[in-house]
Amino acid sequence: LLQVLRFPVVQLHMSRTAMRASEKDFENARNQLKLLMKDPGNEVKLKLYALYKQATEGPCNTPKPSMLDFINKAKWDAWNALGSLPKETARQNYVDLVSSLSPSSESSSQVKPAAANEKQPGSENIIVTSQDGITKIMFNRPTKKNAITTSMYKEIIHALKAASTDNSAITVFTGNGDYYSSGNDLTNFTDVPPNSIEETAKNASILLREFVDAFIDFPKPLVAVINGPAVGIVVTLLGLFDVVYASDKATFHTPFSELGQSPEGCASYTFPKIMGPAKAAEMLILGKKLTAGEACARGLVTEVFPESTFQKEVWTRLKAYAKLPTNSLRISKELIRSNEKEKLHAVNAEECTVLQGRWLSEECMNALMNFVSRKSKL
Ligand SMILES: CCCC/C=C/CC(=O)SCCNC(=O)CCNC(=O)[C@H](O)C(C)(C)COP(=O)(O)OP(=O)(O)OC[C@H]1O[C@@H](n2cnc3c(N)ncnc32)[C@H](O)[C@@H]1OP(=O)(O)O
Repeated sequence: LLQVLRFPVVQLHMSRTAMRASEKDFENARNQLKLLMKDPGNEVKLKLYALYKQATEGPCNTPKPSMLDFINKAKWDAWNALGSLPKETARQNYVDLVSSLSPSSESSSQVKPAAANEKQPGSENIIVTSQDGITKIMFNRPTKKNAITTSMYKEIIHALKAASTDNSAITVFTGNGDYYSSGNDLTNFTDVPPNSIEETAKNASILLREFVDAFIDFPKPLVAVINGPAVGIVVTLLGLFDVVYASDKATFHTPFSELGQSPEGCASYTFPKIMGPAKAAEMLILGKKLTAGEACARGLVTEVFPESTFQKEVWTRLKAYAKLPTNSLRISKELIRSNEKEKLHAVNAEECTVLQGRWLSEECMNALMNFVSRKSKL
């Protein structure tokens, strides 16, 4: 979607035979568009696309793309919405729309270059280090707010398996940059070929189940150092952590309904236990975003620290805790958690099955499409 909606609309090839009286205006409008400095937003870009198609080809005449073909579906919807609008009217509307976007002060300016690709070649999205008795697993994709890709889920499963038998006493999750993590990378589901949708949902469900199982079964104290906002799965998983330290700039958000999805990470079971059903429903059903203080008051967070001293205080403490006898730490955790394990695995399996269905739903597909088109840039 980002590429197709990229601006200026050089991809919109014009059928010259379709132009008549206002050919010059139409041509000028196209050129004017290329000189715009400001992104008019996706809504306008789709309108321009639709008017262009209508003006040059007439009413929408192509088959409706599949729900998961986000780019073409958005474009088709926009064009189809113009119904039987005459070509001349569409051409005039196109010219008017471009003119409304182009204050004269902008017309001679340079075209703004497209945003640079921020992906750093060879960079690691999960960084695992082991020092002072602590294995640290850090989300390291700060330009994407540490959103978790399919390969990151696999890397984390692998890192947890390795940490469960290494020499460290405790294992800590944290994020690099301003976010702890924005949760599942929503583009994991957006470039799926239409004939692989069901298989992709099934594979994602299997991966999610294995991922959450790795947390349920993790034998050592698991600590979250929440350096900033946390969204989605990284929040639900906190019910499986033993200790959660948060900066006072952290927030906790599970916008599942907004996304047409449902809770995972065993939160449908752990959250009502931790904070009571009414407070859990407010987060998991209604998507209320909590401050660190609120999350602490609800028992999801162990302690909140001022941002200015957060890293220093937390790591000093953790280094001291990591010197405690490792077997004792492990056995105490086992005592606290073992009675729940079977139940947690069952809850995980059920949540993954339900989510697999949600990912195939129109509500979810529309939400993903909205996210991708909202984030589209010139
Ligand atoms: C297979 C297992 C599946 C398990 C399922 C889990 C469910 C969940 O985790 S649900 C939660 C999903 N996450 C979200 O809904 C968050 C979506 N992101 C946002 O709402 C916003 O990006 C933000 C509030 C986190 C940050 O907003 P802000 O305005 O400060 O920054 P942006 O310009 O939006 O973001 C910078 C950059 O990062 C990209 N990005 C951020 N979050 C995600 C994400 N979750 N997935 C993919 N990409 C994300 C964003 O698109 C920007 O990229 P560009 O600079 O290239 O536009």
